[in-house]
Amino acid sequence: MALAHMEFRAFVQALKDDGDLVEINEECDPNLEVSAIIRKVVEHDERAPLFNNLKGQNENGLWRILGAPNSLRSDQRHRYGRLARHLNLPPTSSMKEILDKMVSAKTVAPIPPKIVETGPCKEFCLTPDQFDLNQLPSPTLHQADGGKYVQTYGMFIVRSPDGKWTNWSIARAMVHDKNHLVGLVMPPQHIAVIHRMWKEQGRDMPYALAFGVPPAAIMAASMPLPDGLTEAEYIGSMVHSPLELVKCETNDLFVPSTSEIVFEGTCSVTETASEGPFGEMHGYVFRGDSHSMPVYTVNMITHRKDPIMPVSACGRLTDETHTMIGPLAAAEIGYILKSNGLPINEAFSPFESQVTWVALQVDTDKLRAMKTTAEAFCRQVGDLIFRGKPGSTIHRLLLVGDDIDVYDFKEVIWAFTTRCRPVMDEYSYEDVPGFPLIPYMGHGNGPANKGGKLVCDCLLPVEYTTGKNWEAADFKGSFPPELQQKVLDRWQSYGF
Ligand SMILES: CC1=C(C(=O)O)[C@@H]2CC(C)(C)c3c(C)c(C)cc4c3N2[C@@]12C(=O)NC(=O)N=C2N4C[C@H](O)[C@H](O)[C@H](O)COP(=O)(O)O
Ligand SMILES: [K+]
Repeated sequence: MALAHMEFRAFVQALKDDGDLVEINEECDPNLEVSAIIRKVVEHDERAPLFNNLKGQNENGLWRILGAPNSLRSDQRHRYGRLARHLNLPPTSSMKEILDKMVSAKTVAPIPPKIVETGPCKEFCLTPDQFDLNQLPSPTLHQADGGKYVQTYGMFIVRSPDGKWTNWSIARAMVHDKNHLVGLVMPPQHIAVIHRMWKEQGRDMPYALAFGVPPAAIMAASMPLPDGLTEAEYIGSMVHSPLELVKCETNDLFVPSTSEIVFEGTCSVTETASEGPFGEMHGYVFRGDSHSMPVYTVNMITHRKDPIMPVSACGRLTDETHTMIGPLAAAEIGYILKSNGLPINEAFSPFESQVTWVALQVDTDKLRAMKTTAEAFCRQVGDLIFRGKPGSTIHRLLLVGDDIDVYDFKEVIWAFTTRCRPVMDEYSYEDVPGFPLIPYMGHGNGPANKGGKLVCDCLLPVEYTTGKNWEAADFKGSFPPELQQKVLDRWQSYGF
């Protein structure tokens, strides 16, 4: 069996070997019961549930469901273990190690994928007369959802009409009828950019939707990598070996050969249908919140025997939309700032901000050498990020000093609440694209798609000029190191 980061089924086995899987063999109902269990799992960082027996499963086992594929573990030493297993990293890896791995391929030559003749994803091929998406165990994830969201952790594969750019990304989609989906195709996402290219040519966009892809691939699919970059090559260089792809039956796109399930078809550039509402990444389902979105025709389903459909029952903390969307955007944002010569050490999106913030740790020695002002520096950061696509889901950038660990929210919120004077130390952006899914945007007082962003300067003025002039009033900051060591050594004998 392949390594966990290169084959989904090996990944599920790795979770089992880690004691991070609960196999549920009693029959469960994909209508809400499955999602209710997954929600309880992700709200308590419980082990991932593998549903082996679903109402509506067909005679070839199409399909089982793995819930919470990339959520958190309750054991703090392995908190990001599921993410680490996606990347062939030790389960004790920190978020920094995980995000550093995701940007590690930026400066190495891409490794193109290897095309193979066939693979496990071809074990069964179903034409539209042989399946009904409403009869198969397509899950209803929240009672107020507008449909059965069968697509929450699969990977859309679409290619520019000139064939030069193949984009892999996650975007949700729900069942429209027996062999049609309707999905969120939202600018500035690359799936919307490429969909527009086909629309301008008046041609429907071929797509593939691969479920249960190599875990390293789904991580890159969830990351705002640069326009024009083909994820397959990026992942190849990230894992130091070519991904194996196989050609679709009904179009010229290629899918990972070990995918659990593949939907193939065309996405209409003219026909739309009602999409949503959906329990989204910020934790809300707004009744009646549906929009006209493109219709996908499913011309074929291919799959492995007893295939596993990964499902992200997203909403409130903590699920894949928080462990992936925010942190992966932060990784890209940090990389952009560093490659533009700005003194940024680390970037992370705190879960507690519902991944609407990115905290940036500033190297304040380098900052002082810039002889800049707070306003100039904050504008430089804001202009670079809020006017580009990777920052599209982020509404607050917090600049903090080297003494703050951006991966620890207690540190971030201490700096924000004590060093950033409201209004005076905040630099607003009303003329940039906004993220309509955040409730204060799409259901708020101002324009849904514009503005509402801030750069929050959590650096005190001295950090720009002469450096920190305070000591933290805490164990580490206010006592000589030898006294700290003495107290630690004698802690038991004191009687604690
Ligand atoms: C915003 C999204 C979702 C929502 O909140 O409903 C929805 C929920 C699910 C499917 C669970 C979900 C999961 C589990 C993960 C991990 C990521 C997303 C989503 N879904 C949405 C969606 O429906 N539409 C969307 O535009 N982007 C989404 N992303 C984020 C994108 O994948 C990310 O921005 C990539 O960078 C995009 O790739 P590029 O274009 O940059 O190449
Ligand atoms: K992507």
